[in-house]
Amino acid sequence: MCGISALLLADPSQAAVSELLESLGLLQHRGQDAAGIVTCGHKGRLFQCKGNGMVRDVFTPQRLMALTGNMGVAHVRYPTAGTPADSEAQPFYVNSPYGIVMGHNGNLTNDSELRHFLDYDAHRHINTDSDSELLLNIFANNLQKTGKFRINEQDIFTAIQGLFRECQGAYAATAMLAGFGIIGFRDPHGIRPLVFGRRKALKGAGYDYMFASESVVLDALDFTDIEDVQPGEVIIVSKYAVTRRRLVVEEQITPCVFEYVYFARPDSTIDGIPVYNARLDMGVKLARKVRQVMGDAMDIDVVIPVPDTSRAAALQLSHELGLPYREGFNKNRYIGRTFIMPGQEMRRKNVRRKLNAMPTEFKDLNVLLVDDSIVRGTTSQEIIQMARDVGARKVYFASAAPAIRFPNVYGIDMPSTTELVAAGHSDADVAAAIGADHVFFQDLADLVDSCRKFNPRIKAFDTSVFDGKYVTGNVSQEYLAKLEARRSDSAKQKQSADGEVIGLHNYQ
Ligand SMILES: O=P(O)(O)OC[C@H]1O[C@H](OP(=O)(O)OP(=O)(O)O)[C@H](O)[C@@H]1O
Ligand SMILES: NC(=O)CC[C@H](N)C(=O)O
Ligand SMILES: [Mg+2]
Repeated sequence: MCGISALLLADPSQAAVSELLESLGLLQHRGQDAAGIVTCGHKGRLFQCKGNGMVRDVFTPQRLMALTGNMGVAHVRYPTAGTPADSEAQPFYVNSPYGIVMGHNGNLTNDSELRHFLDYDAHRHINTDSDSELLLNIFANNLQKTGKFRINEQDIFTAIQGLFRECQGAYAATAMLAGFGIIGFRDPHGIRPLVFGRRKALKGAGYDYMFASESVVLDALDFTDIEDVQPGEVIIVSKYAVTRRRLVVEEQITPCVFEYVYFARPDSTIDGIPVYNARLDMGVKLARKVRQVMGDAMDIDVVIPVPDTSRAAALQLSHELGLPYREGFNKNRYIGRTFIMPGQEMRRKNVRRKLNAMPTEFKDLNVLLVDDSIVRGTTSQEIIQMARDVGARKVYFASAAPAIRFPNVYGIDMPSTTELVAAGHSDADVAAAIGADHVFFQDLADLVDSCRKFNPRIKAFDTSVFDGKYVTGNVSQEYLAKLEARRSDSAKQKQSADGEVIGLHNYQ
Protein backbone atom coordinates (compact mmCIF):
# COMPACT_ATOMS: atom_id res chain seq x y z
CA MET A 1 0.00 0.00 0.00
CA CYS A 2 2.32 2.70 -1.15
CA GLY A 3 1.70 6.43 -1.11
CA ILE A 4 2.07 8.54 -4.25
CA SER A 5 1.88 12.22 -5.13
CA ALA A 6 2.70 14.65 -7.95
CA LEU A 7 2.76 18.44 -7.99
CA LEU A 8 2.98 21.11 -10.67
CA LEU A 9 3.36 24.71 -9.50
CA ALA A 10 2.14 27.49 -11.80
CA ASP A 11 5.14 29.70 -11.13
CA PRO A 12 8.19 28.19 -12.87
CA SER A 13 10.53 29.97 -10.46
CA GLN A 14 9.12 28.10 -7.44
CA ALA A 15 10.45 24.78 -6.16
CA ALA A 16 8.02 21.86 -5.77
CA VAL A 17 10.32 19.82 -3.54
CA SER A 18 9.29 21.09 -0.09
CA GLU A 19 5.60 20.31 -0.62
CA LEU A 20 6.40 16.97 -2.22
CA LEU A 21 8.39 16.17 0.90
CA GLU A 22 5.44 17.23 3.06
CA SER A 23 3.15 15.01 1.01
CA LEU A 24 5.37 12.03 1.81
CA GLY A 25 5.30 12.86 5.52
CA LEU A 26 1.51 12.83 5.30
CA LEU A 27 1.55 9.50 3.46
CA GLN A 28 4.19 7.78 5.60
CA HIS A 29 1.55 5.45 7.10
CA ARG A 30 1.17 3.86 3.62
CA GLY A 31 4.79 2.81 3.24
CA GLN A 32 7.73 2.77 5.59
CA ASP A 33 10.36 0.88 3.58
CA ALA A 34 11.56 3.37 0.97
CA ALA A 35 10.91 6.90 -0.24
CA GLY A 36 11.75 8.98 -3.27
CA ILE A 37 11.22 12.28 -5.06
CA VAL A 38 12.04 13.19 -8.65
CA THR A 39 11.69 16.80 -9.77
CA CYS A 40 11.92 18.41 -13.18
CA GLY A 41 13.71 21.72 -13.55
CA HIS A 42 15.32 23.95 -16.10
CA LYS A 43 15.70 22.51 -19.66
CA GLY A 44 13.60 19.53 -18.64
CA ARG A 45 16.38 18.09 -16.45
CA LEU A 46 15.33 15.51 -13.87
CA PHE A 47 16.70 15.43 -10.32
CA GLN A 48 16.29 12.36 -8.16
CA CYS A 49 16.69 11.30 -4.56
CA LYS A 50 15.39 7.92 -3.43
CA GLY A 51 16.36 4.96 -1.34
CA ASN A 52 15.38 2.66 1.48
CA GLY A 53 14.28 4.17 4.79
CA MET A 54 11.65 6.41 6.32
CA VAL A 55 11.04 9.84 4.79
CA ARG A 56 13.02 11.54 7.56
CA ASP A 57 16.06 9.34 6.82
CA VAL A 58 16.12 9.40 3.04
CA PHE A 59 15.95 13.18 2.52
CA THR A 60 18.75 15.18 4.12
CA PRO A 61 18.70 19.00 3.68
CA GLN A 62 21.61 18.72 1.27
CA ARG A 63 19.82 16.15 -0.91
CA LEU A 64 16.64 18.22 -0.93
CA MET A 65 18.47 21.36 -2.09
CA ALA A 66 19.53 19.50 -5.20
CA LEU A 67 15.93 18.74 -6.23
CA THR A 68 15.13 21.83 -8.25
CA GLY A 69 12.16 22.62 -10.47
CA ASN A 70 8.48 23.46 -10.19
CA MET A 71 7.13 19.96 -10.74
CA GLY A 72 7.77 16.48 -9.45
CA VAL A 73 6.58 13.04 -8.45
CA ALA A 74 7.00 11.41 -5.01
CA HIS A 75 6.54 7.96 -3.48
CA VAL A 76 6.69 6.01 -0.21
CA ARG A 77 7.03 2.24 -0.61
CA TYR A 78 5.54 -0.79 1.09
CA PRO A 79 6.75 -3.61 -1.16
CA THR A 80 4.31 -6.16 -2.53
CA ALA A 81 6.42 -7.39 -5.43
CA GLY A 82 10.08 -7.77 -6.27
CA THR A 83 12.62 -7.32 -3.52
CA PRO A 84 13.45 -4.78 -0.80
CA ALA A 85 16.48 -3.51 -2.78
CA ASP A 86 17.22 0.23 -2.85
CA SER A 87 16.95 0.11 -6.61
CA GLU A 88 13.23 -0.71 -6.30
CA ALA A 89 12.55 2.50 -4.40
CA GLN A 90 10.31 4.72 -6.49
CA PRO A 91 9.68 6.81 -8.56
CA PHE A 92 11.17 4.89 -11.49
CA TYR A 93 12.71 6.67 -14.48
CA VAL A 94 13.14 5.68 -18.10
CA ASN A 95 14.86 7.97 -20.57
CA SER A 96 13.13 6.92 -23.76
CA PRO A 97 10.86 8.28 -25.05
CA TYR A 98 10.80 11.86 -23.76
CA GLY A 99 12.05 11.12 -20.21
CA ILE A 100 9.34 9.57 -18.05
CA VAL A 101 9.08 9.19 -14.26
CA MET A 102 6.42 7.13 -12.49
CA GLY A 103 5.26 6.26 -8.97
CA HIS A 104 2.89 3.31 -8.52
CA ASN A 105 0.56 2.15 -5.77
CA GLY A 106 -0.83 -1.33 -6.31
CA ASN A 107 0.28 -4.66 -7.66
CA LEU A 108 0.21 -6.20 -11.13
CA THR A 109 -1.12 -9.74 -11.37
CA ASN A 110 0.21 -10.45 -14.88
CA ASP A 111 3.76 -9.32 -14.17
CA SER A 112 5.36 -12.47 -15.65
CA GLU A 113 3.61 -11.96 -19.00
CA LEU A 114 4.48 -8.26 -19.03
CA ARG A 115 8.12 -9.00 -18.25
CA HIS A 116 8.26 -11.53 -21.08
CA PHE A 117 6.59 -9.14 -23.50
CA LEU A 118 8.91 -6.26 -22.63
CA ASP A 119 11.95 -8.45 -23.04
CA TYR A 120 11.06 -10.52 -26.12
CA ASP A 121 8.81 -8.17 -28.09
CA ALA A 122 9.49 -4.63 -26.94
CA HIS A 123 13.23 -5.15 -26.33
CA ARG A 124 13.23 -3.04 -23.20
CA HIS A 125 15.74 -3.66 -20.46
CA ILE A 126 14.10 -4.16 -17.07
CA ASN A 127 16.69 -3.83 -14.37
CA THR A 128 14.83 -4.91 -11.23
CA ASP A 129 12.19 -7.38 -10.05
CA SER A 130 9.69 -4.59 -9.38
CA ASP A 131 6.28 -4.71 -11.07
CA SER A 132 6.22 -0.91 -11.04
CA GLU A 133 9.20 -0.80 -13.40
CA LEU A 134 7.08 -2.93 -15.74
CA LEU A 135 4.13 -0.53 -15.52
CA LEU A 136 6.38 2.39 -16.44
CA ASN A 137 7.90 0.51 -19.37
CA ILE A 138 4.53 -0.53 -20.75
CA PHE A 139 3.56 3.16 -20.75
CA ALA A 140 6.89 4.09 -22.36
CA ASN A 141 6.54 1.39 -25.01
CA ASN A 142 3.07 2.60 -25.92
CA LEU A 143 4.25 6.21 -26.14
CA GLN A 144 7.18 5.13 -28.27
CA LYS A 145 4.74 3.79 -30.85
CA THR A 146 3.67 7.36 -31.72
CA GLY A 147 7.12 7.79 -33.25
CA LYS A 148 6.78 11.54 -32.83
CA PHE A 149 9.42 14.13 -32.03
CA ARG A 150 7.02 15.82 -29.56
CA ILE A 151 3.81 14.31 -28.21
CA ASN A 152 0.48 15.77 -27.18
CA GLU A 153 -2.32 14.84 -24.75
CA GLN A 154 -4.03 12.58 -27.25
CA ASP A 155 -0.88 10.48 -27.56
CA ILE A 156 -0.76 10.09 -23.77
CA PHE A 157 -4.41 8.98 -23.67
CA THR A 158 -3.73 6.43 -26.41
CA ALA A 159 -0.69 5.09 -24.54
CA ILE A 160 -2.58 4.72 -21.26
CA GLN A 161 -5.58 3.18 -23.03
CA GLY A 162 -3.15 0.49 -24.18
CA LEU A 163 -1.75 0.18 -20.66
CA PHE A 164 -5.28 -0.31 -19.28
CA ARG A 165 -5.70 -3.22 -21.70
CA GLU A 166 -2.31 -4.73 -21.02
CA CYS A 167 -1.80 -4.36 -17.27
CA GLN A 168 -3.96 -6.43 -14.94
CA GLY A 169 -4.30 -5.94 -11.22
CA ALA A 170 -4.31 -2.73 -9.21
CA TYR A 171 -2.59 0.51 -10.11
CA ALA A 172 -3.01 4.09 -9.14
CA ALA A 173 -0.09 6.01 -10.61
CA THR A 174 1.43 9.44 -10.88
CA ALA A 175 3.82 10.19 -13.72
CA MET A 176 5.81 13.08 -15.12
CA LEU A 177 7.04 13.74 -18.64
CA ALA A 178 10.22 15.83 -18.66
CA GLY A 179 9.43 19.42 -19.55
CA PHE A 180 5.79 18.58 -20.33
CA GLY A 181 3.74 18.04 -17.16
CA ILE A 182 2.32 15.57 -14.64
CA ILE A 183 -0.22 12.77 -15.12
CA GLY A 184 -2.45 10.80 -12.73
CA PHE A 185 -4.42 7.66 -13.57
CA ARG A 186 -6.25 4.92 -11.78
CA ASP A 187 -7.00 1.34 -12.87
CA PRO A 188 -10.47 0.72 -14.29
CA HIS A 189 -11.68 -1.01 -11.10
CA GLY A 190 -10.48 1.88 -8.93
CA ILE A 191 -8.91 -0.53 -6.45
CA ARG A 192 -6.30 1.91 -5.16
CA PRO A 193 -7.18 5.53 -4.36
CA LEU A 194 -5.99 8.74 -6.02
CA VAL A 195 -7.23 12.31 -5.57
CA PHE A 196 -6.68 15.49 -7.53
CA GLY A 197 -6.96 19.15 -6.52
CA ARG A 198 -5.93 22.67 -7.33
CA ARG A 199 -5.28 25.94 -5.53
CA LYS A 200 -4.68 29.49 -6.59
CA ALA A 201 -0.96 29.83 -7.20
CA LEU A 202 0.79 31.09 -4.10
CA LYS A 203 2.73 33.52 -6.31
CA GLY A 204 1.61 34.96 -9.65
CA ALA A 205 -1.36 33.96 -11.79
CA GLY A 206 -2.89 30.57 -12.47
CA TYR A 207 -3.28 27.41 -10.42
CA ASP A 208 -1.06 24.83 -8.80
CA TYR A 209 -2.19 21.21 -9.31
CA MET A 210 -1.57 18.16 -7.21
CA PHE A 211 -2.32 14.42 -7.15
CA ALA A 212 -2.05 12.33 -3.97
CA SER A 213 -3.10 8.92 -2.68
CA GLU A 214 -5.19 10.52 0.05
CA SER A 215 -7.16 13.74 0.42
CA VAL A 216 -5.41 14.56 3.73
CA VAL A 217 -2.39 15.66 1.67
CA LEU A 218 -4.36 18.15 -0.38
CA ASP A 219 -6.22 19.41 2.70
CA ALA A 220 -3.00 20.02 4.58
CA LEU A 221 -1.42 21.86 1.65
CA ASP A 222 -4.47 24.12 1.17
CA PHE A 223 -5.67 22.66 -2.09
CA THR A 224 -9.36 23.03 -2.94
CA ASP A 225 -11.75 21.45 -5.44
CA ILE A 226 -10.50 18.07 -4.25
CA GLU A 227 -11.94 15.15 -6.19
CA ASP A 228 -11.23 11.49 -6.79
CA VAL A 229 -9.56 10.54 -10.02
CA GLN A 230 -12.22 8.25 -11.44
CA PRO A 231 -11.45 4.58 -12.07
CA GLY A 232 -10.22 4.27 -15.64
CA GLU A 233 -9.62 8.03 -15.85
CA VAL A 234 -6.45 9.86 -16.92
CA ILE A 235 -5.77 13.47 -15.94
CA ILE A 236 -2.93 15.32 -17.65
CA VAL A 237 -1.68 18.63 -16.28
CA SER A 238 0.69 20.44 -18.60
CA LYS A 239 2.11 23.94 -18.30
CA TYR A 240 -0.84 25.15 -20.35
CA ALA A 241 -3.93 23.09 -19.56
CA VAL A 242 -5.66 20.34 -17.62
CA THR A 243 -6.99 17.64 -19.92
CA ARG A 244 -8.89 14.63 -18.64
CA ARG A 245 -10.66 11.64 -20.07
CA ARG A 246 -12.29 8.57 -18.59
CA LEU A 247 -10.99 5.96 -20.99
CA VAL A 248 -12.59 2.86 -19.46
CA VAL A 249 -15.90 2.70 -17.64
CA GLU A 250 -16.33 -0.68 -15.91
CA GLU A 251 -19.83 -1.83 -15.11
CA GLN A 252 -18.89 -1.82 -11.46
CA ILE A 253 -16.08 -0.02 -9.71
CA THR A 254 -14.63 -1.80 -6.69
CA PRO A 255 -12.36 0.19 -4.38
CA CYS A 256 -10.39 -1.80 -1.82
CA VAL A 257 -12.43 -2.05 1.37
CA PHE A 258 -9.26 -2.49 3.44
CA GLU A 259 -8.39 1.18 2.85
CA TYR A 260 -11.36 2.03 5.08
CA VAL A 261 -10.56 -0.67 7.63
CA TYR A 262 -6.87 0.01 8.12
CA PHE A 263 -4.74 1.69 5.48
CA ALA A 264 -6.00 5.19 5.01
CA ARG A 265 -5.72 7.97 7.54
CA PRO A 266 -9.04 8.59 9.29
CA ASP A 267 -9.08 12.22 8.14
CA SER A 268 -9.08 11.23 4.46
CA THR A 269 -12.11 10.83 2.22
CA ILE A 270 -11.83 8.16 -0.46
CA ASP A 271 -14.38 7.82 -3.26
CA GLY A 272 -16.78 10.05 -1.36
CA ILE A 273 -16.53 7.98 1.84
CA PRO A 274 -15.06 9.71 4.91
CA VAL A 275 -12.77 7.10 6.44
CA TYR A 276 -13.33 8.17 10.05
CA ASN A 277 -17.10 8.01 9.73
CA ALA A 278 -16.96 4.62 8.08
CA ARG A 279 -14.84 3.39 11.01
CA LEU A 280 -17.30 4.79 13.54
CA ASP A 281 -20.08 2.92 11.78
CA MET A 282 -18.03 -0.28 11.79
CA GLY A 283 -17.99 0.14 15.60
CA VAL A 284 -21.78 0.41 15.74
CA LYS A 285 -22.26 -2.73 13.68
CA LEU A 286 -19.62 -4.64 15.60
CA ALA A 287 -21.34 -3.71 18.88
CA ARG A 288 -24.56 -5.23 17.56
CA LYS A 289 -22.71 -8.40 16.72
CA VAL A 290 -21.23 -8.59 20.24
CA ARG A 291 -24.66 -8.02 21.78
CA GLN A 292 -26.28 -10.61 19.56
CA VAL A 293 -23.66 -13.26 20.38
CA MET A 294 -23.41 -12.58 24.12
CA GLY A 295 -27.04 -11.82 24.86
CA ASP A 296 -27.78 -11.91 28.58
CA ALA A 297 -24.41 -13.46 29.32
CA MET A 298 -22.71 -10.11 28.62
CA ASP A 299 -20.09 -9.66 31.35
CA ILE A 300 -17.78 -7.06 29.78
CA ASP A 301 -16.59 -4.35 32.18
CA VAL A 302 -14.66 -2.13 29.82
CA VAL A 303 -13.86 -1.58 26.13
CA ILE A 304 -10.20 -0.97 25.25
CA PRO A 305 -8.88 -0.11 21.77
CA VAL A 306 -5.66 -1.46 20.29
CA PRO A 307 -4.03 1.80 19.18
CA ASP A 308 -3.99 3.40 16.71
CA THR A 309 -6.29 2.49 13.92
CA SER A 310 -9.05 0.80 15.91
CA ARG A 311 -9.79 3.82 18.10
CA ALA A 312 -12.75 5.15 16.12
CA ALA A 313 -14.50 1.77 15.93
CA ALA A 314 -13.81 0.98 19.60
CA LEU A 315 -15.16 4.33 20.76
CA GLN A 316 -18.42 3.94 18.91
CA LEU A 317 -18.75 0.29 19.96
CA SER A 318 -18.48 1.27 23.62
CA HIS A 319 -21.16 3.95 23.13
CA GLU A 320 -23.49 1.53 21.48
CA LEU A 321 -23.06 -1.05 24.25
CA GLY A 322 -23.21 1.58 27.00
CA LEU A 323 -19.84 0.43 28.35
CA PRO A 324 -16.89 2.56 29.53
CA TYR A 325 -14.12 3.21 27.00
CA ARG A 326 -10.59 3.34 28.40
CA GLU A 327 -7.18 3.71 26.77
CA GLY A 328 -5.56 0.74 28.47
CA PHE A 329 -2.58 0.55 26.11
CA ASN A 330 -0.21 3.43 25.78
CA LYS A 331 1.47 3.75 22.42
CA ASN A 332 5.02 4.87 21.77
CA ARG A 333 4.38 7.46 19.08
CA TYR A 334 7.86 7.09 17.58
CA ILE A 335 7.37 3.52 16.41
CA GLY A 336 5.70 3.08 13.05
CA ARG A 337 2.98 0.69 11.97
CA THR A 338 3.90 -2.89 12.76
CA PHE A 339 1.74 -4.69 10.20
CA ILE A 340 3.64 -3.13 7.28
CA MET A 341 7.06 -3.95 8.71
CA PRO A 342 9.00 -6.62 6.83
CA GLY A 343 9.51 -9.96 8.66
CA GLN A 344 7.55 -11.63 11.43
CA GLU A 345 10.25 -11.33 14.09
CA MET A 346 10.47 -7.57 13.62
CA ARG A 347 6.67 -7.23 13.71
CA ARG A 348 6.37 -9.30 16.90
CA LYS A 349 9.08 -7.43 18.78
CA ASN A 350 7.67 -4.09 17.77
CA VAL A 351 4.18 -4.79 19.12
CA ARG A 352 5.71 -5.13 22.60
CA ARG A 353 7.91 -2.07 22.14
CA LYS A 354 5.08 -0.01 20.77
CA LEU A 355 2.23 -0.80 23.15
CA ASN A 356 2.37 -0.93 26.94
CA ALA A 357 -0.53 -2.09 29.13
CA MET A 358 -1.49 0.04 32.15
CA PRO A 359 -2.37 -2.34 35.05
CA THR A 360 -5.00 -0.03 36.58
CA GLU A 361 -7.15 -0.43 33.46
CA PHE A 362 -7.08 -4.24 33.45
CA LYS A 363 -6.77 -5.56 36.99
CA ASP A 364 -9.64 -7.94 37.84
CA LEU A 365 -11.72 -6.75 34.89
CA ASN A 366 -13.34 -8.52 31.97
CA VAL A 367 -12.07 -6.52 29.03
CA LEU A 368 -13.17 -6.32 25.41
CA LEU A 369 -10.18 -5.41 23.24
CA VAL A 370 -11.12 -3.95 19.88
CA ASP A 371 -8.88 -3.90 16.81
CA ASP A 372 -9.58 -2.97 13.21
CA SER A 373 -8.43 -6.36 11.93
CA ILE A 374 -6.65 -9.59 12.73
CA VAL A 375 -4.28 -10.57 9.95
CA ARG A 376 -1.37 -12.72 11.09
CA GLY A 377 -2.54 -12.45 14.69
CA THR A 378 0.79 -10.94 15.75
CA THR A 379 -0.75 -7.93 17.49
CA SER A 380 -3.73 -9.67 19.04
CA GLN A 381 -1.69 -12.54 20.44
CA GLU A 382 0.85 -10.25 22.09
CA ILE A 383 -1.69 -7.81 23.36
CA ILE A 384 -3.96 -10.42 24.91
CA GLN A 385 -0.99 -11.85 26.77
CA MET A 386 -0.06 -8.35 27.95
CA ALA A 387 -3.61 -7.80 29.23
CA ARG A 388 -3.49 -11.06 31.14
CA ASP A 389 -0.03 -10.28 32.52
CA VAL A 390 -1.38 -7.12 34.15
CA GLY A 391 -4.32 -8.88 35.75
CA ALA A 392 -7.25 -8.95 33.31
CA ARG A 393 -9.78 -11.62 34.26
CA LYS A 394 -11.40 -12.42 30.90
CA VAL A 395 -10.09 -11.07 27.60
CA TYR A 396 -12.54 -10.84 24.70
CA PHE A 397 -11.34 -9.65 21.31
CA ALA A 398 -13.44 -7.94 18.60
CA SER A 399 -12.31 -7.19 15.05
CA ALA A 400 -13.96 -4.40 13.01
CA ALA A 401 -13.15 -6.43 9.89
CA PRO A 402 -14.25 -9.99 9.15
CA ALA A 403 -11.76 -12.84 9.41
CA ILE A 404 -9.02 -12.58 6.76
CA ARG A 405 -8.73 -15.93 5.05
CA PHE A 406 -7.35 -15.18 1.56
CA PRO A 407 -4.17 -13.59 0.18
CA ASN A 408 -4.17 -10.07 -1.19
CA VAL A 409 -2.92 -9.51 -4.74
CA TYR A 410 -3.73 -5.81 -5.13
CA GLY A 411 -1.08 -3.97 -3.13
CA ILE A 412 -1.25 -5.31 0.43
CA ASP A 413 1.56 -7.63 1.45
CA MET A 414 -0.55 -10.62 2.52
CA PRO A 415 0.77 -13.09 -0.03
CA SER A 416 0.64 -16.28 1.93
CA THR A 417 -2.40 -18.15 3.21
CA THR A 418 -0.27 -20.03 5.71
CA GLU A 419 0.63 -16.77 7.48
CA LEU A 420 -3.01 -15.73 7.97
CA VAL A 421 -4.16 -16.85 11.40
CA ALA A 422 -7.77 -17.35 10.25
CA ALA A 423 -7.11 -19.09 6.93
CA GLY A 424 -8.73 -22.50 6.98
CA HIS A 425 -9.79 -22.03 10.59
CA SER A 426 -13.01 -21.35 12.44
CA ASP A 427 -13.52 -18.28 14.63
CA ALA A 428 -13.11 -20.52 17.69
CA ASP A 429 -9.75 -21.74 16.36
CA VAL A 430 -8.65 -18.12 15.97
CA ALA A 431 -9.69 -17.36 19.56
CA ALA A 432 -7.61 -20.29 20.74
CA ALA A 433 -4.63 -19.30 18.58
CA ILE A 434 -4.52 -15.73 19.88
CA GLY A 435 -5.45 -16.73 23.44
CA ALA A 436 -8.80 -14.89 23.67
CA ASP A 437 -11.81 -16.04 25.69
CA HIS A 438 -13.91 -15.31 22.62
CA VAL A 439 -13.34 -13.54 19.33
CA PHE A 440 -16.00 -11.49 17.51
CA PHE A 441 -15.61 -10.77 13.81
CA GLN A 442 -17.61 -8.20 11.87
CA ASP A 443 -19.90 -9.69 9.21
CA LEU A 444 -18.77 -8.83 5.68
CA ALA A 445 -22.18 -7.42 4.72
CA ASP A 446 -22.00 -5.06 7.69
CA LEU A 447 -18.51 -3.89 6.79
CA VAL A 448 -19.63 -3.16 3.24
CA ASP A 449 -22.72 -1.31 4.55
CA SER A 450 -20.55 0.83 6.84
CA CYS A 451 -18.72 2.12 3.78
CA ARG A 452 -21.57 2.14 1.26
CA LYS A 453 -23.87 4.16 3.47
CA PHE A 454 -21.69 7.22 2.73
CA ASN A 455 -21.70 6.63 -1.03
CA PRO A 456 -24.43 4.26 -2.21
CA ARG A 457 -23.30 4.75 -5.82
CA ILE A 458 -20.51 2.31 -5.01
CA LYS A 459 -22.27 -1.02 -5.27
CA ALA A 460 -19.35 -3.27 -4.33
CA PHE A 461 -15.80 -3.26 -3.04
CA ASP A 462 -12.77 -5.42 -3.46
CA THR A 463 -13.27 -7.72 -0.48
CA SER A 464 -11.02 -10.54 -1.70
CA VAL A 465 -9.11 -11.01 1.57
CA PHE A 466 -12.42 -11.92 3.22
CA ASP A 467 -14.19 -13.90 0.51
CA GLY A 468 -11.50 -14.95 -1.99
CA LYS A 469 -13.31 -13.18 -4.87
CA TYR A 470 -10.78 -11.25 -6.94
CA VAL A 471 -12.49 -8.38 -8.73
CA THR A 472 -10.19 -8.40 -11.75
CA GLY A 473 -11.32 -11.95 -12.38
CA ASN A 474 -8.02 -13.36 -13.60
CA VAL A 475 -6.29 -14.52 -10.43
CA SER A 476 -5.55 -18.21 -10.88
CA GLN A 477 -4.51 -20.77 -8.28
CA GLU A 478 -1.22 -20.93 -10.14
CA TYR A 479 -0.62 -17.23 -9.63
CA LEU A 480 -1.47 -17.50 -5.93
CA ALA A 481 0.93 -20.42 -5.55
CA LYS A 482 3.66 -18.43 -7.29
CA LEU A 483 2.99 -15.43 -5.06
CA GLU A 484 3.26 -17.55 -1.95
CA ALA A 485 6.48 -19.15 -3.18
CA ARG A 486 8.01 -15.75 -3.91
CA ARG A 487 6.75 -13.55 -1.13
CA SER A 488 5.96 -15.52 2.02
CA ASP A 489 8.11 -14.56 5.03
CA SER A 490 10.19 -17.71 4.65
CA ALA A 491 10.72 -17.15 0.91
CA LYS A 492 11.80 -13.55 1.55
CA GLN A 493 14.27 -14.68 4.19
CA LYS A 494 15.76 -17.23 1.85
CA GLN A 495 16.03 -14.69 -0.97
CA SER A 496 17.81 -12.20 1.23
CA ALA A 497 20.25 -14.91 2.35
CA ASP A 498 21.19 -16.06 -1.18
CA GLY A 499 19.99 -13.25 -3.38
CA GLU A 500 21.76 -10.57 -5.33
CA VAL A 501 20.94 -7.03 -4.21
CA ILE A 502 20.76 -4.35 -6.86
CA GLY A 503 21.85 -1.11 -5.24
CA LEU A 504 21.43 2.45 -6.37
CA HIS A 505 24.62 3.96 -7.72
CA ASN A 506 23.57 7.58 -7.73
CA TYR A 507 22.52 7.75 -4.08
CA GLN A 508 24.76 9.47 -1.53
O1 LIG B 1 -2.91 -9.40 13.06
P1 LIG B 1 -1.72 -8.59 12.68
O2 LIG B 1 -0.88 -9.28 11.65
O3 LIG B 1 -0.94 -8.12 13.85
O4 LIG B 1 -2.24 -7.30 11.89
C1 LIG B 1 -3.28 -6.47 12.35
C2 LIG B 1 -2.77 -5.35 13.20
O5 LIG B 1 -1.78 -4.55 12.49
C3 LIG B 1 -2.24 -3.23 12.32
O6 LIG B 1 -1.68 -2.35 13.30
P2 LIG B 1 -0.37 -1.46 13.05
O7 LIG B 1 0.48 -1.52 14.24
O8 LIG B 1 0.26 -1.83 11.74
O9 LIG B 1 -0.89 0.04 12.82
P3 LIG B 1 -1.78 1.05 13.69
O10 LIG B 1 -0.87 1.67 14.74
O11 LIG B 1 -2.24 2.06 12.67
O12 LIG B 1 -2.91 0.34 14.29
C4 LIG B 1 -3.75 -3.30 12.52
O13 LIG B 1 -4.26 -2.06 12.98
C5 LIG B 1 -3.88 -4.38 13.57
O14 LIG B 1 -3.63 -3.84 14.85
N1 LIG C 1 2.13 -1.44 -1.92
C1 LIG C 1 2.33 -1.01 -3.13
O1 LIG C 1 1.59 -0.23 -3.68
C2 LIG C 1 3.55 -1.59 -3.81
C3 LIG C 1 3.90 -1.06 -5.19
C4 LIG C 1 4.81 -2.04 -5.95
N2 LIG C 1 4.09 -3.25 -6.25
C5 LIG C 1 6.07 -2.33 -5.15
O2 LIG C 1 6.20 -3.40 -4.61
O3 LIG C 1 6.91 -1.47 -5.03
MG1 LIG D 1 -3.19 -1.69 14.80
